[in-house]
Amino acid sequence: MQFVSTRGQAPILGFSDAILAGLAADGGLYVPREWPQFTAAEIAAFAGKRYPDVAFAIISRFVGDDIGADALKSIIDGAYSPFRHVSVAPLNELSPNHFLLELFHGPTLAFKDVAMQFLSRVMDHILSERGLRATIVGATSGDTGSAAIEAFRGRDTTDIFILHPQGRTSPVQRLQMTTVLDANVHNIALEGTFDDCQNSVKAMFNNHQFRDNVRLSGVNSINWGRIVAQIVYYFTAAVSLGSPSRRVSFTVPTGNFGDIFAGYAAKRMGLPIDRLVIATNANDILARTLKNGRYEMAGVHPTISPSMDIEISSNFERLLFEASGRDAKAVLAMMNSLKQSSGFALPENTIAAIRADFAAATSDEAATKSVIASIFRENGYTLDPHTAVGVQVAQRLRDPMVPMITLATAHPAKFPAAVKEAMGVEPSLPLWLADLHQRPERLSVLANDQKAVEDFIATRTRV
Ligand SMILES: Cc1ncc(COP(=O)(O)O)c(C=O)c1O
Ligand SMILES: N[C@@H](CCOP(=O)(O)O)C(=O)O
Repeated sequence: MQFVSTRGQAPILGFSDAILAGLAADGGLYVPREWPQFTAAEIAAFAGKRYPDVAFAIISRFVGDDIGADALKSIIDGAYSPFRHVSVAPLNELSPNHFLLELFHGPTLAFKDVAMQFLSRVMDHILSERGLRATIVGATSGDTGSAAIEAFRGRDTTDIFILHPQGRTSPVQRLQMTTVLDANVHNIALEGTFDDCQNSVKAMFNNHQFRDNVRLSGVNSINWGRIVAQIVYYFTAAVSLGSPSRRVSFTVPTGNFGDIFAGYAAKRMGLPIDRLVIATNANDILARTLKNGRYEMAGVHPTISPSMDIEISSNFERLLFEASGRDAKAVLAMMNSLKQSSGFALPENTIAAIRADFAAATSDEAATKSVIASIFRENGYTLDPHTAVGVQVAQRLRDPMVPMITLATAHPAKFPAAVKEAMGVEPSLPLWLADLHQRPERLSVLANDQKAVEDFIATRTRV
């Protein structure tokens, strides 16, 4: 399997090189040259299989000959062994024909673990085979960082540097990152927003001298290795509700568009998905784009779902590439316009293609709190604020005749203050994290200054 850049000017790479590259050399994102196809019979055969076995069947189609079958199987088995639910990603019925796909049973209590536990092992395998070390960077609004740090801690092949926006994560999210004291882990609290952190990471990749000197690699969802692992749970969830004989829809609380893009990929691979619903918080740039056909930045506001306080939605570029008929020139023009004038208009055929697969709506702060309270009252179930955005939107947009699966992206205990304010009861952390607030922290506060960040990394990496 080969991978091409959404901007059309970077080398075409195999799976392992695309994973190590993270961002393409032309600033674009790697996507598979063609979508592997699964027949109805192959999809039906996933029923009753163990999660790691379905993951192997799907992921191996993208890996091709780059990694041997036995090694890949053991990477995948290792990735899902730390999950504390036997199904890895179980479904829970919230109301008739509306299901929650619980993705928070991994070590850091968010859906990021599903991909990050795979990515760290696959990178470690590729680097060890090549006798190399790499410097991993990541930008986080809270969950990617903790999942990445947990997955990469203590590994000999990598040093990891995670940038989070100072004071804009929940305290639990921050502590999950800053209390990991392994020598290869570095936390940077940047004086800025998540978008500043993400811009800084992308600028490091675009500084080719720095990128090559420190052998830079990324763990945000710009890395195809994240998306490929997230495709799997769309298949397992749909199959357990009767796919491929039955069409299902998904609602996905969305920020950087990685999670819902994985759903789109599943559809392109043959999974009969009726609708993919983008649920945004008050930072509603994606919902506005679907409505107006213009991607228009308007400033980020802090919300009770901080992991979705994002305006530069990285993976939307992958969708633009697909929806424009893989027109890399058009994508480049849109991305240049975003950089220069904070917005761009989508060509008619592109927005029409997007509207054929996706719907979108926003849940504001009051509506999100109200759905946390009502689901607790009526179902005795505690939603985290990101999942609540999804549930609120799904309740409004769903077709009662089509099963709707809302992605439950985080455990409520990651956001105790917001949940308590909404429903009056504070969710508790699981036992293995119960002493989190007593653990010592280590982090470095840096100004939003690209040179300072790059110097910090260059003087600490062991590459
Ligand atoms: C808990 C949670 N829900 C939803 C999202 C949004 O996911 P994505 O950025 O893939 O759209 C994030 C962050 O990415 C998150 O941490
Ligand atoms: N919400 C994310 C933001 C980064 O998203 P990613 O999926 O591109 O890594 C976070 O929790 O950090």
